[in-house]
This record gives sequence, structure tokens and C-alpha cells, in this order.
Amino acid sequence: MHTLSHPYSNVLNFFNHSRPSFCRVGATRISIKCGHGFESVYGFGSARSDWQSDCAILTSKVDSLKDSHVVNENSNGGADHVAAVNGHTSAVSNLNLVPIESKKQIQPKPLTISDLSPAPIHGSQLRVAYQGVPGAYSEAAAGKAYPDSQVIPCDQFEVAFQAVELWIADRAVLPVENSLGGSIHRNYDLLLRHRLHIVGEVQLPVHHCLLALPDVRKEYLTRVISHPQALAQCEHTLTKLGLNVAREAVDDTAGAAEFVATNNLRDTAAIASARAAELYGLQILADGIQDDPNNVTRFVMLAREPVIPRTDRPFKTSIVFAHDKGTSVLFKVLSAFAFRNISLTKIESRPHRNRPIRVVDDESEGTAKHFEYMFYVDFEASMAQVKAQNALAEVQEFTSFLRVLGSYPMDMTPWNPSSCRGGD
Ligand SMILES: O=C(O)C(=O)C[C@]1(C(=O)O)C=C[C@@H](O)C=C1
Repeated sequence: MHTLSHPYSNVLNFFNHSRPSFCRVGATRISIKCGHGFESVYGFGSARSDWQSDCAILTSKVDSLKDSHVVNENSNGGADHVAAVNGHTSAVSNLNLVPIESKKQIQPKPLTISDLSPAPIHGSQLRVAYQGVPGAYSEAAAGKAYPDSQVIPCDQFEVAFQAVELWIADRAVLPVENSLGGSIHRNYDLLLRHRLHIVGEVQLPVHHCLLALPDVRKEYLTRVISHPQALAQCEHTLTKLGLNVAREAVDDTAGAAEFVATNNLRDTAAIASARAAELYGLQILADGIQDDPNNVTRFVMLAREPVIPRTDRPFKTSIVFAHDKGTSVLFKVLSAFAFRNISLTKIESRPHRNRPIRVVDDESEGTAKHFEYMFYVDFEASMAQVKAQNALAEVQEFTSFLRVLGSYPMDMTPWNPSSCRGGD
């Protein structure tokens, strides 16, 4: 991509597309640690060409697979190559049916608008990774964000990140914040370590149910299991229901329901969605047990490429920054937004002591830096707005590490607790 000729070239320079050389598309596993013992962090100002060269690696791998065949120049090249890497070899093998002679005469086809669409690969469904099993709230959020998509359950948040990086999925939808439980810190840390971009957000009202095997009564219960966030969101209601029983954390809400069902546990209930009850054959002992009827979880949508920021609708921008000379930078950074009347919707600090990170600069030079804290800020402006660009230019002067995690449309969906029942 020639960023200089792009209308948002100055904006795009804020996005980072680089990654260290150990990390390649097409590899079976992505390691988080660099060879030097530094955590890899995708820092401000790195070149987009790095990302593209990795795509070239992916392409060349497929080319080498079909070395003995002449490439059909009329094919949609990259898209078919990707399909082959993802295990859908039909498009590539079709090429082999075309006689070699006729291939030589076919001229390249002009690009059309649909070729420019980054994902899904033409004609196929968008594949969206989420953490959990079917019936999880994250699955409902993935469906809300991308209604006609194919959802891919992943056992850990990190796997959802990797699924997108390895082209197994086109997007990931992951929770970052709940109105009662607060931030889901793990995903903030993973946003820093991985190179994906936030391309959207979706708010899901979370309506919890207490689920048990058919004919089980509340009095039989000695244990309630669920995702730690779900347990926290229902803490007081469980006590009010007289359930002063053991509360145990598991990986996700629907997984808890599945566990009760498959192990035929008559002394254990799960906190999960009504949809999980239906999927795993459980009865709903109590409905709407979240302590706050306005319980909402905010999810972010992640992709390999950023969206081009616009000004014709409300946008939000997420950044992460740090300074290697202490934490006084926070006040200065906040003033850059306050001065321009830019509203902040989130500030999160994550301790980062004893974890040197490698910051990659414009020349792809990696330098180890020590930061005490990483600060995450979301603000209500688009990177296409001059005031946001100026604010970030100032922030860059105050900080030794700055990365734009994404500039994306805000979820403006109006909702009220009685009409929206996430996960149903
Ligand atoms: O366990 C699930 O169903 C999830 O989707 C995870 C999760 C979370 O991580 O916060 C999502 C929404 C709810 O707040 C509870 C749990």
C-alpha cells in the first residue's frame, strides 16, 4: 500500500502493522516471547510493508505447493492462495484442470470493487472467532457484530487472537469490559502482545439464568459454577436466593452448563444464558439473576487490517501508551485530549514492571524498553478528525511508546434491559 498517496496517509501512519521476524503468517504456532526474552509489542510508527511481506510469505508457500503447474493469471491470486492455506483447496485445484496452453493467453482481469473487500474471501462467509462454547455470551456478541457469519468457538482468548492471525478466522469478538465486573484485563494484555486492530465494538446486555438438570431443586444445590465475571455479576442475587453454596470459576458460562449436563450433576447449578439451557437440556431455576438489570458487556471486534476512519458517523479510537521515565506522562496525555474537548470513555492502567518489551521503530529496529505501567485510553473521535490527529501528535511527544489499537464506529444501538436479552 502506498500510504503517501492515500487520503488518510497521515492517519494510517498511526496504525502499526509490524511484527518481529519470528512471527509469521502460516506458521502453526505463534510464540509470544521473542528470542531475546523480550515480550513483543507492536509499537507506533512501524511500516505497513512488514505486514505485506508476511502476506507474501503466505502466498509463496502456496506457490511452492503447486510449483509444477503454471499459474492461471486470470485467477484472483491472493484470495485463492489464502483459501488453499486455510485448507480449502478447491479453487487452487480447479486451476490444474485448465489446459496449460490456454492459460498463457489469458490476460489479467481488472480489479473490481469486490476484490478490494478485505474479508471474507469472495463468496464465503465471514468466520468469527470467540472464546467459549456454543451458548456463551461471546457467541451472541459475535452474532450481533456479524449477523450472517460462521462462528468459531475457541478455548482461550489467546487462541481467538491466533485464529485471526493465522487466517483461520477473519475476525475475533472478545469481551473487554463489563458494567458490573469492570475490565477483562487479560484481553487488554493480549491486545498489546498481538498485532490485530480493533475494527468495531458491540455492547451486549447480559441476562444471566441459574441452570440445573431437569427436576433438580434449589435445595439440592451444593455448588454454583460459571465464568468468574458471571459469578461476580450475580454475587448478591445468589445470596438473596439463599444459595450460600460453593462458587467455582470455570472458563465460560456455557461451558459450565455443558459440564453440569454431561456429568449429570444434580448438586451443581451453572450461571449461563437461556440459550445454553436450551442447547444442553437444562431447566431455568431462576431468570435474570444479574445484580444489575442493566448489566452490559462491551466486546471489541478484531481484524488483521484496520478500518479506514471516517467522519460521517461517531467513531471511537483506542490507544495504548507508556513512558520509560515514570508515570507522570498520564496527566500530560490527558491534557492533550481535555484541551481539545475530546471525551474519554475509558482509562485503564496495567502494571508492566519487570517485563521489558521490544519496541519496533520505523526502521524495524527493535529496542528493549522498561515501562512501569501501560495506559489504555479510549476517546470519542475518529482518526480522520484533525483534532484527534493533533492530540495524538502531542501524545507522541510525551510518550516513548504509543500505538493506536483502532479507530472504529461506536456501537450506538439503543437498548433497554427488558427488550434485549443477550445470549437468549
Ligand atoms: O462466558 C461467557 O459466556 C463469555 O462470553 C465470557 C464473559 C466475560 O468474559 O465477561 C462475557 C460476558 C459476560 O460478562 C460473562 C462472561
